[in-house]
Amino acid sequence: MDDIQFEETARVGQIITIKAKVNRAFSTSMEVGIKVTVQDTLANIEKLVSVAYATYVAKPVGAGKIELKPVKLLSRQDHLEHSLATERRRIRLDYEQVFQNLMQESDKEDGYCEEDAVSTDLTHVQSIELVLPPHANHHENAFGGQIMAWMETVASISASRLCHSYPILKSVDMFKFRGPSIVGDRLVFNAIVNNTFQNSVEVGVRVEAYNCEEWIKDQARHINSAFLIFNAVNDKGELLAFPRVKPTTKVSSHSQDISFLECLVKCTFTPLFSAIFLAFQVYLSYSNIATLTHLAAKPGWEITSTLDDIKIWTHEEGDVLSFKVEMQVKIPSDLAFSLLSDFTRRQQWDKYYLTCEVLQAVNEDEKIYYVTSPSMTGYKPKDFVVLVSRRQPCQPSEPYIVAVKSVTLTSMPPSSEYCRSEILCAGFQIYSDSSSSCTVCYFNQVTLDVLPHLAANLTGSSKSIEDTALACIKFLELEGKKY
Ligand SMILES: CCCC(=O)SCCNC(=O)CCNC(=O)[C@H](O)C(C)(C)COP(=O)(O)OP(=O)(O)OC[C@H]1O[C@@H](n2cnc3c(N)ncnc32)[C@H](O)[C@@H]1OP(=O)(O)O
Repeated sequence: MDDIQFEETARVGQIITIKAKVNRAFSTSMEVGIKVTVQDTLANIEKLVSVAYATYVAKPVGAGKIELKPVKLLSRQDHLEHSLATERRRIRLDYEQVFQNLMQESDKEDGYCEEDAVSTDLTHVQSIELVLPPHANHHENAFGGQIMAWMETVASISASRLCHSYPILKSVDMFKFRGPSIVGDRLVFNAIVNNTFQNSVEVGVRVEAYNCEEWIKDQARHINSAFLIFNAVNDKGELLAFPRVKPTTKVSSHSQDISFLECLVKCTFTPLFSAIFLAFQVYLSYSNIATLTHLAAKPGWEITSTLDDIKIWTHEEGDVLSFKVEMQVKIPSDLAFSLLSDFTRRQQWDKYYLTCEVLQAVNEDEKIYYVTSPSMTGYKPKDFVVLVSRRQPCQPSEPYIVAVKSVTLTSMPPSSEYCRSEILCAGFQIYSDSSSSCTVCYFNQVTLDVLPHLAANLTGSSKSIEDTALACIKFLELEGKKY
């Protein structure tokens, strides 16, 4: 399961609607999108409870794997979810690495704790459940939802030891079904508070399974773990504050193996900036790619100008104007991708890029650049700090993507020399047309402050967009001749 946020409480007497759809089949795994809404029939209001994504793996009875067929995409929304599913899968797989790093790091250091903080010792709760036939599916595997429900119960008892009230589940993070459990297994649930924040508490839960033989030998199978975040409210519905806590080191468990619980405890106490930074980066690059994909898929693009090899489209929504420049280029798509995603070469064709240098190469596909640009208004020149995320397609029908958005770096604050500007969403989608030609679509989304300048371009009084597009095609085709 991806992290689940609960936006609304569903109460007795209300009607719940659950919509689920396979967004994308990969090889043996598939992403299922789930949307839960709640309807109050008396007030005739429908509210969103949660949007969640689950990954299912197709497993035959017995050994082996099942190769899945691709899903058929019928609507615009299907196409959008299909392309974003790849990006979300990237995050999931990266998450695994982040979590492992977190666990290793938490072994190294003991965290800082306040003197008057409450010991987490008193929040340790253990419960044991026996998996019976009603808890399992037709393969005798315990239902994932049943395990989640048991985890929530034990975690909420753990949280209630601190808030002396009924905690409300706000989110479930880093939830993974690591291995199966079957009818007859004993499941041992260990929960403990990891840390408290202003109005929330994080509880770590670990689940271990034992069959009869494993129980006698005390050989646990670690099947699940997750972090559950709770709020608590008073009679008036106001959020309650939680006391500060200090980590415990004396946790007993059936299996004697307390290392994971200790890790859970230390995780939120240790300053693991590298792991947290990594998770943040992953989300930042997801939002970069997702924003461009959403922009490209919007309905209502209107064509404003057509040349032989260049078409310009615009899209207006409130204060935001977006434009798309479609260019036919006679070089292979992979080469166009490689040339356009290297922003240090952009000055070679874009006169609005005076200088461009790499500030940070996060990895091969994520780079942060510092860009300077001439003044448009006769005032100061402009500068930008941008994250450029690039992706290769998974299938030939999908585009190469280069997404650009502004980010803030403390090492590169605004200066008096330049006017710091922001790129909301920009970038390229590059489609292969043949082995020697491609269509390059450039997108840019701008707000009111740059609108007058662009409007002038778009009404045709200036040809600067076409000129830049022509320069881009010329640059790509000249470079293409060198290969
Ligand atoms: C109808 C009721 C359904 C239920 O409630 S079932 C009960 C709850 N679930 C369970 O008990 C499942 C417990 N887990 C397992 O048995 C195994 O972990 C499971 C799911 C079979 C996977 O086995 P593994 O050997 O780990 O498989 P694998 O490493 O080869 O990966 C298989 C595919 O999964 C993908 N995967 C692995 N970790 C992932 C992650 N964190 N997020 C998203 N996808 C992930 C992996 O990339 C692979 O996908 P693909 O084959 O490339 O499509």
